[in-house]
Amino acid sequence: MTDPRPVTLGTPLSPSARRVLMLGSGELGKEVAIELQRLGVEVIAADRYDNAPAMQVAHRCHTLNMLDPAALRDLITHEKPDLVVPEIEAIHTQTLVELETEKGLRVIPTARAARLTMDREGIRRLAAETLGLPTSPYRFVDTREEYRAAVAAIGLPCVVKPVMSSSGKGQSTVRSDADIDAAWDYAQSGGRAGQGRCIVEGFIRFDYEITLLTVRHRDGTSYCDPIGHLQVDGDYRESWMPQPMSDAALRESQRIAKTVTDNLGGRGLFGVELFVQGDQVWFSEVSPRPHDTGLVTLISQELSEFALHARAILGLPIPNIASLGPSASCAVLATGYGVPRFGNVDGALVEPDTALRLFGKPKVEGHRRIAVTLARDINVDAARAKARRAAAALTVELE
Ligand SMILES: Nc1ncnc2c1ncn2[C@@H]1O[C@H](COP(=O)(O)OP(=O)(O)OP(=O)(O)O)[C@@H](O)[C@H]1O
Ligand SMILES: NCC(=O)N[C@@H]1O[C@H](COP(=O)([O-])[O-])[C@@H](O)[C@H]1O
Ligand SMILES: [Mg+2]
Repeated sequence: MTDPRPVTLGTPLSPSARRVLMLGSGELGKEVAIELQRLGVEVIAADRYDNAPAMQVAHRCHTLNMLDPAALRDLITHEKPDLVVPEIEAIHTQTLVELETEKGLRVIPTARAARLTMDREGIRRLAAETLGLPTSPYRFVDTREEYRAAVAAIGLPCVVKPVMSSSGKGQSTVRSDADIDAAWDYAQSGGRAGQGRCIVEGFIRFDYEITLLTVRHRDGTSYCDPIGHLQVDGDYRESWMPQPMSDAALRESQRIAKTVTDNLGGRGLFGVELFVQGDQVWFSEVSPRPHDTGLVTLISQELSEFALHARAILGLPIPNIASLGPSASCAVLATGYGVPRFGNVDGALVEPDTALRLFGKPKVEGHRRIAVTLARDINVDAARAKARRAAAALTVELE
């Protein structure tokens, strides 16, 4: 992967600008945009709603339905970006595949990777059936009848998810016969692209789960320390690093991450999600972009996952990834309706080695992650406790 060509970067808003179009402008894209801004890249942010977090730190922005092929094609044709950086799954990725072939559009990491990972079926079949990686047992279903047959075949407990969803939307664990129908109804209403196909997965009784941030850059593949995390209803609540692991489990995790990211190809940072029990490791899924559990790297590393992504996609070197010590993050969620207002922000930052990010999401309608607290300490347990204290100190009102 060594690229001998020197990298030149121009000046934003001038003919020499290096222009990056972010497809998706949430909290993760906001941090990527900031890292790109620091390198003088011209940043164009797009999402389905106005004033999304990354739009607030971009040179300009566009609001559109990125699942609409004509709207997406128009945007890319109009902006002519040097790089397209998908930030969410809900994009008409077939249009990216076509523009990559027709016009040489550069998609991060590749249009194929964006297409395969937007849909649980694409990435699961690639990992389990093509690459032979260990995964939970699974079946894809389109109707209630197929779903009931899949639950009977896989057995309880099992996990049901729409093929197109993220952050646990539409996901539930079926523990007893009484849960079976409700899980199907929720999957049909909770996915990001409306009703449709679901995956039914056997439940893995893992000791812990990790995200292994894996960067494909011009000089090869590098790994961050493993990130442990806690999920509630399929959504991340806390993450910490380094997660203690046996050498064998870490080696196997890196092998799985290398196999899947080599196949997806291109350059950029990936969040490889793995379940671990003893020395045994299962592949769960992969984001071809920074991961929410990787928000912890905003305090744990010299170069955060967002800085690593920016460097990798611009063809810049990543000679080392320096850790700053045991660290943790705690997500701040809001429930209700209205515009967030944060109180006692000072109280959340009184302890040493703490930080936070208030995402600037314009409103909450139901449940939404709106901020994260960050902490570093002498060990992971102390860092987690400190990040939780910071989150508990912060008050949120919706007005
Ligand atoms: N087969 C499984 N066995 C046990 N736990 C599971 C299984 N599938 C999912 N989970 C739990 O649910 C969490 C979320 O699942 P998954 O990552 O597939 O959902 P997601 O909606 O893609 O989330 P995100 O977008 O945040 O990555 C996992 O991190 C894990 O804690
Ligand atoms: N697990 C994926 C994830 O965390 N993605 C992050 O959440 C945003 C959507 O948030 P929203 O639903 O509040 O608009 C996305 O844009 C991305 O930054
Ligand atoms: Mg996940």
